[in-house]
Amino acid sequence: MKEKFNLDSLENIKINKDGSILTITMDRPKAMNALNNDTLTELKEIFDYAKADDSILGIIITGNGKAFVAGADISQMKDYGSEDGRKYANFAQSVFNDIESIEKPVIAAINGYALGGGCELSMSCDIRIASTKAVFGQPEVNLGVIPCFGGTQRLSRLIGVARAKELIYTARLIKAEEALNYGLVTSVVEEDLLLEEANKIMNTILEKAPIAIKYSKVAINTGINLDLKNALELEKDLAALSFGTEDKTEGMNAFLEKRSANFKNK
Ligand SMILES: C/C=C/C(=O)SCCNC(=O)CCNC(=O)[C@H](O)C(C)(C)COP(=O)(O)OP(=O)(O)OC[C@H]1O[C@@H](n2cnc3c(N)ncnc32)[C@H](O)[C@@H]1OP(=O)(O)O
Repeated sequence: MKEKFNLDSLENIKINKDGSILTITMDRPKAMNALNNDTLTELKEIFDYAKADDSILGIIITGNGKAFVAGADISQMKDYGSEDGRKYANFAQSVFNDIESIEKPVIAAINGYALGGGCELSMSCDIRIASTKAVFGQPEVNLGVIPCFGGTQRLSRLIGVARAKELIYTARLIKAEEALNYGLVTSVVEEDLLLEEANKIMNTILEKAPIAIKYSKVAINTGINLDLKNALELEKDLAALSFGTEDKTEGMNAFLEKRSANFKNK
């Protein structure tokens, strides 16, 4: 497994920073961008970097070639026993938890196959948009294992238990339009417009008050795992914090003065 990370020596992922948006391209096309340990390590280190760099305000993840990510790396897992499987799941879950909890918006721009760990990677992002070529599924039972990079939990929460069970038990793959119908993705666009659309959505988000976006993310992601009473308490606490920001004063003054707000992230 990779011990060290250097932005200049990524082997399986490409990154590109354009203004305040970091685009991460999964780039291991000979293996359909499958997530071996090295690729997961690179992804973890990129998110550590994105978390620490205040100039990065939004992140887009996409894939090179026919796949977004075709899942965990089957050739690497084939010799794994129970404890190795647990370790692999633990590592992947921790990377995906980091992606889910980063206090910046993350958009998955799904260009092609998003299977197994690839579908799970997309589900750790805030927003999923798909190209017409995208294909989704959790086919792990074909291989004698269960979705374990968060799939049994995040898929059920996103599309409901009934549909999640049908997809996971049958290993059925669905195309972009069905994923849209299920609410797994929020829009479907032609392949050549995918990144443009992802950037357009991200730029719209980045025009808003950044602290309000951050607290909205925390409220939604944390609240969904709480009972309603405690989730509403959390919402109140985060609302109180947002009312205390300079950007709240600016946003409301701008509305009343009929001008655009100039948010300062304060
Ligand atoms: C805990 C477990 C979690 C999981 O995520 S389990 C994995 C879940 N995912 C899958 O089961 C999908 C596996 N892949 C496929 O079914 C197919 O691929 C596709 C439908 C995505 C594409 O099919 P096609 O266009 O015919 O391409 P190709 O020849 O199958 O793949 C090209 C090369 O990519 C390798 N590859 C594809 N997916 C994986 C993978 N998940 N892990 C390791 N390698 C993979 C293949 O073996 C092959 O390689 P070569 O050219 O050397 O024969």
